[in-house]
Amino acid sequence: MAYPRGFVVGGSSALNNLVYLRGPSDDFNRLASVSGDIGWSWNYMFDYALKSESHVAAWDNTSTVGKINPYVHGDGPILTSITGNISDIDLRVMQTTQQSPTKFPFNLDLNSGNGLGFGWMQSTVGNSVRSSGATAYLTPSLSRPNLDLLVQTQAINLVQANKSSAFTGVQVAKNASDTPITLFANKEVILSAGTVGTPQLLMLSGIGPAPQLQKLGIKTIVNVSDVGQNLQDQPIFFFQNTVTGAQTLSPILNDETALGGAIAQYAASKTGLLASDCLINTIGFLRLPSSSSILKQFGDPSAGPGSPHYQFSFLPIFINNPNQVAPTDGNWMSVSVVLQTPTSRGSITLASASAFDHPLIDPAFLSTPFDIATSIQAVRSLNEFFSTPAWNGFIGGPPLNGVNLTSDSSIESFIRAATVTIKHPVGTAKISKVTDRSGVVGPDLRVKNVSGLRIVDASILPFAVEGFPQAQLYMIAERAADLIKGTYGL
Ligand SMILES: Cc1cc2nc3c(=O)[nH]c(=O)nc-3n(C[C@H](O)[C@H](O)[C@H](O)COP(=O)(O)OP(=O)(O)OC[C@H]3O[C@@H](n4cnc5c(N)ncnc54)[C@H](O)[C@@H]3O)c2cc1C
Repeated sequence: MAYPRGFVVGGSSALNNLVYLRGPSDDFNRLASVSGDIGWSWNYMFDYALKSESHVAAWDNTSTVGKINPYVHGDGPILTSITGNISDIDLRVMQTTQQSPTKFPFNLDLNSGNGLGFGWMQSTVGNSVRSSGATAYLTPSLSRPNLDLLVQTQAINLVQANKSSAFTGVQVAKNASDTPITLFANKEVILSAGTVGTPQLLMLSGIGPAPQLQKLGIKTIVNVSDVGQNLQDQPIFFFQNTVTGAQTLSPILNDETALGGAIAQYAASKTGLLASDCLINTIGFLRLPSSSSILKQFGDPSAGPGSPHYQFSFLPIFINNPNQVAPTDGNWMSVSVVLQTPTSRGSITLASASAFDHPLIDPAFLSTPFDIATSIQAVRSLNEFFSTPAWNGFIGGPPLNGVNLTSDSSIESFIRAATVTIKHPVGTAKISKVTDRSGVVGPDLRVKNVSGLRIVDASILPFAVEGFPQAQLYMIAERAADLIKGTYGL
């Protein structure tokens, strides 16, 4: 299974799918409770949402009235907007919320802390271009005298300034045959290599589970068994249907001239199809009912009663599952089904003692009965969604890829064959209370039992995000900046 990350300035924010979704307030409140620090709760973190993001108009000034709540958006450098390319599919999603409001409620702004229901997608697009960690934060700061950016350079090891002291040294090299150089920090090193890269670098540096390090001949300096463990990612699979009586984007993608026209228009005037998100414009987050036998049998892994267990998003093209080939003609739509609260736990382990070898990534997808039962229930719920009158006569061909919905086992077989990663891994250097022996970082994100080292990236999150990760990570990074300034009285 491919497991992409952004190997580029700005990391994965420079190539992700642009979805900006903070997730429910429950998610932050759980982070506060797990870390024993109320500063991570929604009421405190909301200020960092306002500080990190501004909602701006789409390229065509499409009205945002009834599509977002302006009071939950701030004046930060990450720019977000809704789409200027509304499709028939989006309108039918909205009609469904009117026709079946109890089961499929409308949510004016999924970034308000209320994370349930169906709403308009907000994308990290401003002034018709992608807004990322690179464009919003790093590039504008490059003129600072105290900032250097080394591109095409890899951190290969974290080192102590001298034996038994702080980990304030970083060895870097351009490739495996390059002679490494060591850089030293005056105050501390901040590690932001992501859920895959951060535990890899910690382990290469002797901070990790001793038995694993020993096997590769790496000297254990600090034995932390949780490094690389607790990997959580959300499985995703797609259903595709032909659409009758409406245009989707499939014909444009399959027609070089039409696509070339859209590209030329964007290049000339930053307008048109490519000037805002055109793939995911509407999305919905749903919970299992409280009477669900799944919750009774396996317990509730969600962050709280306002948090979703699964998610649907709607795309006006054919997105293929593994071993499927996208057709070259016809009008298509796809719906993704995502398990938001996986209880499966995977790991990142070292494949070798070299920073230039990828580590072994095992998301352990669908390895618990809860994950399978909830994914099956999500498919049944999607079938109900498409049974509302809004979809009458719109979808052609067999619904839901002809999966036999009467049998759990046939739905499960389909899911197992179709599942891939949504690319939201978290948890491999998880946060915990100061007093907890488990976990990797404390509530101030400093690595436990190590001095001079702090982690600020998705690896610290103890649970899969119940929205989409990037919005939370900008908020976490803003608070981390305040914690760092606080540490040094700045
Ligand atoms: C294809 C894709 C689509 C996605 N879509 C969405 C979306 O629509 N919405 C959303 O919210 N989230 C999305 N995500 C997830 C989101 O982008 C990530 O959760 C987020 O970027 C993680 O941030 P991070 O800082 O933890 O890690 P990253 O963004 O992955 O950044 C880590 C950085 O560290 C660098 N690095 C790693 N190891 C080393 C080393 N040893 N030395 C030097 N540098 C190193 C990497 O090259 C990278 O630049 C998507 C991710 C992908 C890959």
